[in-house]
Amino acid sequence: MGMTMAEKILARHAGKTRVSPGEIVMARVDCAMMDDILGPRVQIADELKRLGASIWDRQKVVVISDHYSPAANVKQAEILAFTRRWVQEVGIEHFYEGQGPCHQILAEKGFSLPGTLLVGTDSHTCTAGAFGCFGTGIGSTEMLGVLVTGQIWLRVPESIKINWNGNLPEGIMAKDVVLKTIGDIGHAGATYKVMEFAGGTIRQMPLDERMCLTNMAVEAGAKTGLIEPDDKVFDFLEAIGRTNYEPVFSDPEAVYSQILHYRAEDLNPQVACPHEVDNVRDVSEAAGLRIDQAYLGSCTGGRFHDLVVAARILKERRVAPHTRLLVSPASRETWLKASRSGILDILVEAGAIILAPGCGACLGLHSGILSAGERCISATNRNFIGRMGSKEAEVYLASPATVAASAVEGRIVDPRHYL
Ligand SMILES: CC(C)[C@H](C(=O)O)[C@@H](O)C(=O)O
Ligand code: SF4
Repeated sequence: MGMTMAEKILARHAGKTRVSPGEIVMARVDCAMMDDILGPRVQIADELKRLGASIWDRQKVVVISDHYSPAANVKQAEILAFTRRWVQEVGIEHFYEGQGPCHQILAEKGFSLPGTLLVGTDSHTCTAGAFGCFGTGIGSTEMLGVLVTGQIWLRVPESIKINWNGNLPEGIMAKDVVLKTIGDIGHAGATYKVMEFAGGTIRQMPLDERMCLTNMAVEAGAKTGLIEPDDKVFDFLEAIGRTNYEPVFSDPEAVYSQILHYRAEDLNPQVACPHEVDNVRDVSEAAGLRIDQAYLGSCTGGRFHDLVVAARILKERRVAPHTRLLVSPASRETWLKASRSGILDILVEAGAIILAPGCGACLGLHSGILSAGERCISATNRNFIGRMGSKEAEVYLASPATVAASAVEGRIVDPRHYL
């Protein structure tokens, strides 16, 4: 009987020839990422000291300050300062601050490698699956165990195969694909499973778009999201000098707990309405709702491709007078690319407010905070009550195309009218 790519990665890291769903394994970790919010400052530093324990392999540890950076208050500043001191003290070389959300940095710096096991103190570590890397979010206590032993126990998850075939119509993006899928299976539909995205539609997507799919796997409860790597992945990694990996692919006869089939041509723009990610409708059902703020940013919807699509819609147009459009490039690299290509100028000329790369507005930490009664359409991945500020505000999740078009109109609209 064949194995899925998730099973193959876990078998390899458990030193076994094969594993089966439900089996508990001790797996060797290739990369351990800590962010500022759940990393060293959450007892990890103190416990390592109390245990007199050292880190198993400092080259395999990455620390990324992104949730609190740049600091918006003294408490955040103290956490950033603590994290900076800690990485210095213990000699962690792979440290990034102020460069953007951790999952984008892990991808850009080549830590999300095909066939490897990456764990991170953030639930969206599954983003790495776009590169064929088994990435999963873990808690601070589990991270302490990984830092000391270099291993983690995992129960081998079942896999759901999600086939998308056909050409995405103009104005329809990966965010619409993943919202449709989550709307169908529900926010717990993939609990402790793997969402393996496959099919021609996925193959046609650039890496920026594939990362949106795997990033949101956790919003359906998934342990991780995975896409088989191909030349787009291999070429990207070669270009950044990363060749030391061994990709894995699912066997044709691998066993899935569920297999879903979708046709791209049938897909309309999707919107996740308050206050659940699986409260998904065709944009036509939310069209006309006034919006006060539109947000392009985060590890879900702030990448270069997202900004390019938004700029195509905003070129020679203006954001509606009563609406604020905030744009946070997903990384310093994204910012530079968008700046050098003129994309950023188009967005600014349309009326966009450009924010620093980081988690910022995505979870209402220090920018773009909503007041009571306000409505935001956002390219991010969560719309829970209070997610972006007031508990009386509403967040609608949509693709960068829908966000940009809605910013022009000042109300939720179908982006296809603008392309
Ligand atoms: C704050 C952090 C623990 C959280 C996560 O792990 O996902 C955050 O990044 C989020 O997007 O809600
Ligand atoms: S989802 Fe938002 S808060 Fe969480 S890591 Fe991504 S950008 Fe940061």
